[in-house]
Amino acid sequence: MTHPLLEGLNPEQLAAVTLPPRSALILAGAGSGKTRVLTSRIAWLLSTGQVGQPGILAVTFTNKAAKEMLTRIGALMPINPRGLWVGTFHGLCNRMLRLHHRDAGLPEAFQIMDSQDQLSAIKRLLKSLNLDDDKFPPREVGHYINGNKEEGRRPAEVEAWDEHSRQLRAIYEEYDRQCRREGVVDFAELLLRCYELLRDHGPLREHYQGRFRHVLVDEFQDTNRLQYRWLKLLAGGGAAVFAVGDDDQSIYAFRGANVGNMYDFQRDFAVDTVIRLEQNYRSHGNILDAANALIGRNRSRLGKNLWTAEAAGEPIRVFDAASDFEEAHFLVEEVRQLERDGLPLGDIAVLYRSNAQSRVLEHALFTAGIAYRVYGGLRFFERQEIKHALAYLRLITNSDDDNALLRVINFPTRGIGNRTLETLQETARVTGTSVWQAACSGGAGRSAASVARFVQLIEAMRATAANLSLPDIIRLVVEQSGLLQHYQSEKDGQERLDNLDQLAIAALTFVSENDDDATAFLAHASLEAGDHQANPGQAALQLMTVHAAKGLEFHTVFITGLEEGLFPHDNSLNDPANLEEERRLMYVAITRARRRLYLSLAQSRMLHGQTRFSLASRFLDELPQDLLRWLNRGYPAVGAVPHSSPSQVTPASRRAPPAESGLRIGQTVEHAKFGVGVVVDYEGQGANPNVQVNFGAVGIKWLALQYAKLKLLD
Ligand SMILES: Nc1ncnc2c1ncn2[C@@H]1O[C@H](COP(=O)(O)OP(=O)(O)OP(=O)(O)O)[C@@H](O)[C@H]1O
Ligand SMILES: [Mg+2]
Repeated sequence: MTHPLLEGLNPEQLAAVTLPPRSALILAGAGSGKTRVLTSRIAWLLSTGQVGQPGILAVTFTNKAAKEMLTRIGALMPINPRGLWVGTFHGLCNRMLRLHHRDAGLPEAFQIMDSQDQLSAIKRLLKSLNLDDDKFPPREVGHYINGNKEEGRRPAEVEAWDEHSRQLRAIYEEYDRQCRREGVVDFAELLLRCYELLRDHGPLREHYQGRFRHVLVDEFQDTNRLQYRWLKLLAGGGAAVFAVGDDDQSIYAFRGANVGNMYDFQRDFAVDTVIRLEQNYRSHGNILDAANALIGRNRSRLGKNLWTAEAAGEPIRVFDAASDFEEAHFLVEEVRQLERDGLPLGDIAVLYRSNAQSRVLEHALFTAGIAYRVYGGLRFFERQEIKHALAYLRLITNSDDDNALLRVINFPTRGIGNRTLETLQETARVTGTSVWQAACSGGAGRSAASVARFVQLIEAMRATAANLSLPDIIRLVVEQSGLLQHYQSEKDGQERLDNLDQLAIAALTFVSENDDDATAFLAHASLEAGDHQANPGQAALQLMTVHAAKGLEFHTVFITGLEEGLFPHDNSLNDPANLEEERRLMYVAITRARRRLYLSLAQSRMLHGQTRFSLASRFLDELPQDLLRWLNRGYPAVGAVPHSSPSQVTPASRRAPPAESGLRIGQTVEHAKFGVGVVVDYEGQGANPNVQVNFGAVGIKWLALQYAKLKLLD
């Protein structure tokens, strides 16, 4: 009898899940069940007693994926979610560094800087070094620092060959010093520090090597050099590494991810088992055919086949809009229609290549009253009011955090001017202390009294906070810092106050699931991928970049902005390697869809303050044209009064409706809500056919025949 955990797996999946404990690579295309196999393997290893919960370490791509994995394992067997090491590289490194902060040379309450914090820390540093922003653009300095860290290089190991690169190296060195002084780490540092911790502390390394017998890694194609070296150290005691990945979905080369790790892995871990999964369980045939045809144009591939037992399904719908506003309008109309057809909003995703595209879409959705949630955009914890409140919380836990101090020392305004702040920073620099310590030692010129009051305020909050639970500390901070009063008096402050309430609720949830510990909560806030965006449980349309959609799946997917220069991105147009990465990105986007896929483009678009006019993306040409249905090429825009007769609107490729429905193209019908219209197209077979009806001024709609209850009028 098969074990219930193994039911429904195909033979290759089964082989992968039940492999003997040695390292293996599962190399397979999108939707072939890699993540499912990885999750099942954990459950299998645990339930057959091959390893206990402490012996497992699993790396996922996002916090959301980690949570889902724990839920899925939890559904299969009782687990202690805190006992299992399942998380992102950053999350796991954070966990290890908290446990061994002393060995890692970090203060107990070390704080994590997100990319915004890092950028302001760099700006501050450049200013204190009197360096010109033009010569050293802060963003580029950030890339330089992160790039080096991701290659495992400390300043001393960085090569410099001319004046400029020597200066950059010096900035990196100074930046490191500043971070150490303030007790903060950036994202790249989390990894590098954890790697060094294991590398330099033999007994600790041996402890973890002995403990983690099974290391499982999802989305292995996107690990960077340093992550790979970290894995190698951790698994160095003979752990079985189970890596699953898809070279066709490698989309982080620009951040140092390295498909070469797949080859190195096979060599370094003497991998003799490579399992390929070829059946796709996610998408209907047309979607998969489109994805396969597209990725087939890339040259550098390991190569694999993907097939599905599912039906061909619907054609891929393409909408060619005159402007980004029309594109957004189209989106709103379609989403409303899908909702009316009974599709939950949460099962629809809207994808875009770059974050800047979301503004127009969000505006249209907001105006239309459609609930939506943005992943990976401005995340909840990155909003101004939230960052302010957290900065106070940071100061209470670690007053040497200069970023936090400078953010709120004069917010709400306390009459502490720039001149004073500069003096304080200068004192701190000269004496090698934090700005907080400079502030405590007084002597800050004209605003000395205000600075002293600020110091007292923080001290007083710290004293009170010592006896409070985390959610209460947050309420205390919001009230006593003056943020509450400030936003109450601000015209548009209500939304910010609501968000601050949400912060207390987020803290409450955090405490119930984890520890009542401010430092842990702050780390969570820095690493969190914005799960608090909309009210949990509330159904919402999912908006995200294609990068953020990796590993996810939705019934319906809209890929927007299919224009040359946007997707594929400008900076890939003259570089074949980058163009291949863009194509992989498009492959990822297409393969998120289970049943229905929309592609849209806008001939003109406002981006970064400029109107740009673009040609259709080459990716549209690269898809098999017989799989596409152009919804409006040469036809009136959605919502406009149709000038054309139904036969003109009907694409040549239509099929005839089944006779039993009594419908035919050109048939006049009546719908309870939309009124009278003419059937212009038809698609789908079996139980759920759809008809397209032109309702004149109301627009052209696709309706599920089953639900539409159309009355035949002629
Ligand atoms: N043997 C199976 N029978 C039925 N459904 C399956 C089977 N294997 C996987 N699935 C389903 O197929 C879908 C895709 O699986 P999964 O997300 O694990 O694929 P993946 O290879 O990780 O995809 P991606 O490359 O996008 O990360 C999921 O809904 C999963 O539940
Ligand atoms: Mg997956």
